[in-house]
Amino acid sequence: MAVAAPGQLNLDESPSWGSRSVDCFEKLEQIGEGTYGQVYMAKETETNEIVALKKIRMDNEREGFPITAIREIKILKKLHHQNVIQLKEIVTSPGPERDEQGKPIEGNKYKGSIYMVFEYMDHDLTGLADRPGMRFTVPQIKCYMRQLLTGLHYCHVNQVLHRDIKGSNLLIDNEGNLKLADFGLARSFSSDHNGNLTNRVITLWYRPPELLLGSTRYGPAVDMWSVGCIFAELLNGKPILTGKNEPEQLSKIFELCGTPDELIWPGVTKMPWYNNFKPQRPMKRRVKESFKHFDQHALDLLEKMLTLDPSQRISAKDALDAEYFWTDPLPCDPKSLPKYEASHEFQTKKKRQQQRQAEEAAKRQKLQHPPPHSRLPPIQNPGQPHQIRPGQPMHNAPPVAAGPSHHYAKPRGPGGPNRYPQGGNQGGYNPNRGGQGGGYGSGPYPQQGRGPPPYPGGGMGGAGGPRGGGGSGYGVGGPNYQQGGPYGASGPGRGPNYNQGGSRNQQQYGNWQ
Ligand SMILES: Nc1ncnc2c1ncn2[C@@H]1O[C@H](COP(=O)(O)OP(=O)(O)OP(=O)(O)O)[C@@H](O)[C@H]1O
Repeated sequence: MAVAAPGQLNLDESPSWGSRSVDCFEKLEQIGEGTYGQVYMAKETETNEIVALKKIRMDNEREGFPITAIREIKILKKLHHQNVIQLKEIVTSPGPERDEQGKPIEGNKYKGSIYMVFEYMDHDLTGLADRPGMRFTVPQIKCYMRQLLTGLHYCHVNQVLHRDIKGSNLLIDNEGNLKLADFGLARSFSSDHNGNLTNRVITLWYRPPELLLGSTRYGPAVDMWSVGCIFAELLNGKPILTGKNEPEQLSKIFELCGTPDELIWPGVTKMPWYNNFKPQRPMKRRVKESFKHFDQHALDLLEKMLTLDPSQRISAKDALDAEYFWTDPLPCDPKSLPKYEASHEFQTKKKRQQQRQAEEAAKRQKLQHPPPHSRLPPIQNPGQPHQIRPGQPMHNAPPVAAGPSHHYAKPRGPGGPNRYPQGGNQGGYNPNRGGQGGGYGSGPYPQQGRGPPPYPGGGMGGAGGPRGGGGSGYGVGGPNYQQGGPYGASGPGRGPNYNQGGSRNQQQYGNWQ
């Protein structure tokens, strides 16, 4: 489909939008619950295609069709990219079925509503990361980050700010593709940034300092701060800036990134809310110190993303050029990533809640029927030949219900276990730098000036690919690196080209602008 010029609607879409009924789909299960409506997995009855239906919540809308939905539809209609969720169509339901007296029938499958039909994605990043025992490998993190930045760069050159980058809005399918979703807060912007935009956007933990200081003139840098938070979260295993409210969020940012002054952020003292939130004492930047376990290239990139002054913060385009993506261990090919059972934040939260309820019920039961005093001899049940003592092996024990035998992590949260590699180089780091052999120039990614980011050669992924649990099994072959693989020849490689005019990205994205 043709891509509309920046700021324009794509008029090339199907004329039938909104003309089909939601009855063309069979609702399978709820997979999401957002501020603006529920999301269902559904099957198109005619084609059996699995899709996601996002119901547009109308109940609180005194003023008609919600503006967030209008924005989301308008923006998604003009964005067409492999790292941006595809809005396939809009469907409607005529309204509740009525009984003979004209009263709406309870439990009607779809009450009168409007649904957005999206391509279905198996996971969101938060849901995936929350899977018990989940550990992302370094090539996997690089692969997701690279796709996130590619999708975001596409949005930015098309003059769209996402304004709600967070894990649950990054959808991943079982082909390893990552796509930006939830454009409910997105906006078109003009490159002169003169707009008077709201600063009440972006989920608090991912919100940049300029918005917290009241800026209403901002640009793509706001999304890049959120990307920095996600990046650090992926490497760190848990969110890094977890304020409970806006002042606390800002003070957490200052504790990590230092207090801003006119020297490092010209104009900061003139920001609308600077005086309200002025730091009491100067603090030093501690990004390097706090994340010293990250590898050097990861840390360099993170520093550039978590730059306080938005005008100095790295862009998506330049981030894609960072050494991080071009040094071992290289980003893996999305297709080499393991396939996981579907996991969306909504479902993992629900499972955890059910687990908590079961634990509480068990606790209550224990209180009501306390076990006999430990000193008393155990009561022998009829038919139970021996009492099993701690440490004694349990023969004939029932199999442990559901789940693999490996270690299960506790639910996520501050203080919880890390779901991600501890050190940047952990797991499969291959010190052999090769001839940039891998890559997938013929794949869905646009070509870059110094060739696409190379992937480890044929040894990458495959049967022993990166599965959670320490990251062994990837970054395999020294020899494969050197051989170049199917893509090696197409890329000019780095070396001398790197600093010459015309960065990779100019070539890569030039045709979108
Ligand atoms: N195309 C899709 N495929 C699979 N799951 C999806 C899809 N779109 C959304 N979801 C799931 O539904 C959740 C909520 O979707 P979305 O963020 O679009 O709704 P929202 O109402 O805008 O939510 P929020 O309150 O987070 O802004 C997502 O986190 C994701 O788990």
